[in-house]
Amino acid sequence: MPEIKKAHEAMDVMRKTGVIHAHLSKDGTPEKVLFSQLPYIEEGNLNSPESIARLKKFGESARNRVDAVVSLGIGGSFLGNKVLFDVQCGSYWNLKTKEERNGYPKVFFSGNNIDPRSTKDLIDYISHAADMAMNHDKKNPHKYTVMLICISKSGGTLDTMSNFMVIYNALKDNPNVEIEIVAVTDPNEKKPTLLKKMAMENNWESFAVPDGIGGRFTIFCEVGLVLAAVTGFDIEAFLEGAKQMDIACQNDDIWQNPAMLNAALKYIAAEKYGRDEEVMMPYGDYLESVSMWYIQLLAESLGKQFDKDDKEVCYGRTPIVALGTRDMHSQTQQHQEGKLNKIVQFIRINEWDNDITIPNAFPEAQKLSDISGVTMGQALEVARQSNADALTSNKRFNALFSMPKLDAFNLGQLLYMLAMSIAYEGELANVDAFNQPGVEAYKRIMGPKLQEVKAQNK
Ligand SMILES: O=P(O)(O)OC[C@H]1O[C@](O)(CO)[C@@H](O)[C@@H]1O
Repeated sequence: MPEIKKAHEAMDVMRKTGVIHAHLSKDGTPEKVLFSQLPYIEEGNLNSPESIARLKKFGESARNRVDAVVSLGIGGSFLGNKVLFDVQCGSYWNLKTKEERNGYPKVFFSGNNIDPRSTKDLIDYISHAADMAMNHDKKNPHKYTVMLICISKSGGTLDTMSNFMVIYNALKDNPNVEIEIVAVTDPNEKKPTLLKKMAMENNWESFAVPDGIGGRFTIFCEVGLVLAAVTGFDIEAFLEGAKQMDIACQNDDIWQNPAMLNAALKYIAAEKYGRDEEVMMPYGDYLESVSMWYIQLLAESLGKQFDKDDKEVCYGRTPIVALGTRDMHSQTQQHQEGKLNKIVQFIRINEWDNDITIPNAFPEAQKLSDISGVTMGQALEVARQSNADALTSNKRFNALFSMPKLDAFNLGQLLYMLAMSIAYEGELANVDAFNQPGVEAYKRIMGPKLQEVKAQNK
């Protein structure tokens, strides 16, 4: 297909020069697209040996010193970090002892909504933990050190900054709390973002969301890697996985290039078969956040009203989060028999660490006896395969991404492949996959509205 060849050439140009035809930044000026550089830890690159060494040092300095990290951000400044946290730490991290956490801090997320109840709950939790640390820890009474990692590329996003101010204000005069602030934002010091300016004025440690890296690609830069560092996640293995995938994606044979194949199939499914919804259904609890991360990647990249020639196309697919096996008992009915407009994608872990055999705990109960004697990983895969077979038998498009193991390397491979596939599809559909003009519409309404409410409050 000549279109695929052309898209592949465009990816080659992007890799070598950062240029994506017709891509403009928010202010209408040409802007480079540099995410494909991030997997390469090299001198002079966005991720360099020095920057990785600094991140590791930063992570080590938090270890056995910082009690809790609050990661504040939204969109690309949150979703990738949640993926890394889930894969590295799992659901029970904050319930573990410091020793079980290897000395790394507890981690909380905030700023991804403007919800007074959950923000207050977090403040109450930290205040209580600080009181316990100072007044009830007989062996080691200490101030509770809280690191607020404030992440915003633009440096002023309402959701992030409002929570930042509320939490900071609530904790700053607490005698039991020691606050440290880390800013992750556009590093330009000449035209600083609000957050960068505050970081410079207050001497806060800061990390970069570099130019040319859109929010939804920031998991591979310091946005994701700062959180990786404070949880002991293997940064190098993660980037190595992404790098190996990038190398595979340089192949011009579609059967050897996973991103090209994935993009071509999805483009055909959309254009020829009217598949305009995309279900991402990982099998495994700690991968649900991959599906949530993917929502932004797909929606902001391909959901475009106009193509690069200003023709109205209204392109894109609506992303849907699903989790196997949970949503087999809720969504699958719709996937199996509803509108013929979906692509269902599965993610499977081939080999689980510490897989558990389902025991024959009640031998007298025949039905339970029948499901015993296999591992949970095996049962999970039987469920997934059965779902896929049923969908296929009813002309329902479905695909499978297999991860050999749930680890940093394989996660890097998977996420990078999805990012690169989106870039390919942008070229196939002739839409700019690297802007998000549609999010400005509500922002233009929201700013003045907030000021109106403020005026009424006076
Ligand atoms: O990092 P920032 O600038 O706070 O933006 C957060 C998110 O908001 C968006 O700009 C959409 O409103 C996303 O593209 C971005 O990831």
